[in-house]
Amino acid sequence: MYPVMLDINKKNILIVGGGRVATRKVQGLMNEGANVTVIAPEVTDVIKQSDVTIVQQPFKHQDISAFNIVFIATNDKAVNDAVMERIEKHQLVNDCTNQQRSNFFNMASLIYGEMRIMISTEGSNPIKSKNFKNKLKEILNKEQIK
Ligand SMILES: C[C@@]1(CC(=O)O)c2cc3[nH]c(cc4nc(cc5[nH]c(cc(n2)[C@H]1CCC(=O)O)[C@@](C)(CC(=O)O)[C@@H]5CCC(=O)O)C(CC(=O)O)=C4CCC(=O)O)c(CCC(=O)O)c3CC(=O)O
Ligand SMILES: NC(=O)C1=CN([C@@H]2O[C@H](COP(=O)(O)OP(=O)(O)OC[C@H]3O[C@@H](n4cnc5c(N)ncnc54)[C@H](O)[C@@H]3O)[C@@H](O)[C@H]2O)C=CC1
Repeated sequence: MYPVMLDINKKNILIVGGGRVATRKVQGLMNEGANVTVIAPEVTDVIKQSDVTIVQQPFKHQDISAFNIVFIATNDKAVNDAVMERIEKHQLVNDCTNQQRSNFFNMASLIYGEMRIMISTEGSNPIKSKNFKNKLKEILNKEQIK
């Protein structure tokens, strides 16, 4: 795994699924200038109120080649498989239900002054990343490292 920061301004991003995980992804993508599309028969209120294009229907083998980044986040394995089948080699894909077939992961991240600190377990233990981030926040707030 190769760590980078991505400029997603004007990038086309697809999220298939509209539940809890999709909501977290939408929240993480907001205010970065990306064109975000959500395809799902049901989406949460937070997604409805977000600046995203909602295609309120089940995923149906659409052409998704125009998307730079695809998040697969439904609770139906057959649907997740169908989306994965359509992924082309040049696309970045995160299957929230299957690390093995994701070619990138999100990281826990915190801003400290001019620094952004990113924490990853390379997909193996997201809860550990989140807890580590929260501990680090406490330490940094106490220590005031410049
Ligand atoms: C592989 C990865 C794929 C990916 O990139 O999505 C992934 C996978 C999984 N997450 C699971 C659970 C939860 N993840 C969170 C939250 C976050 N998860 C994130 C990243 C990643 N999660 C990637 C690897 C990161 C790494 O390498 O460390 C963060 C950092 C960033 C983000 O998601 O944007 C964000 C932290 C936000 C913060 O910093 O605060 C919460 C919510 C919470 O705790 O509040 C829950 C529990 C509640 C819930 O169910 O939602 C489970 C089920 C585990 C189980 O049931 O045991 C799996 C699947 C599995 O492990 O198999
Ligand atoms: N990567 C991560 O951070 C995590 C991943 N997961 C896994 O992610 C999956 C989704 O979890 P949640 O968001 O909590 O589920 P959820 O039940 O909140 O949402 C599922 C969403 O999938 C949509 N969906 C169902 N069929 C669809 C179709 N044919 N086309 C498009 N969308 C469809 C539903 O409308 C709903 O919006 C689960 O399999 C879960 O095990 C769970 C927790 C964390």
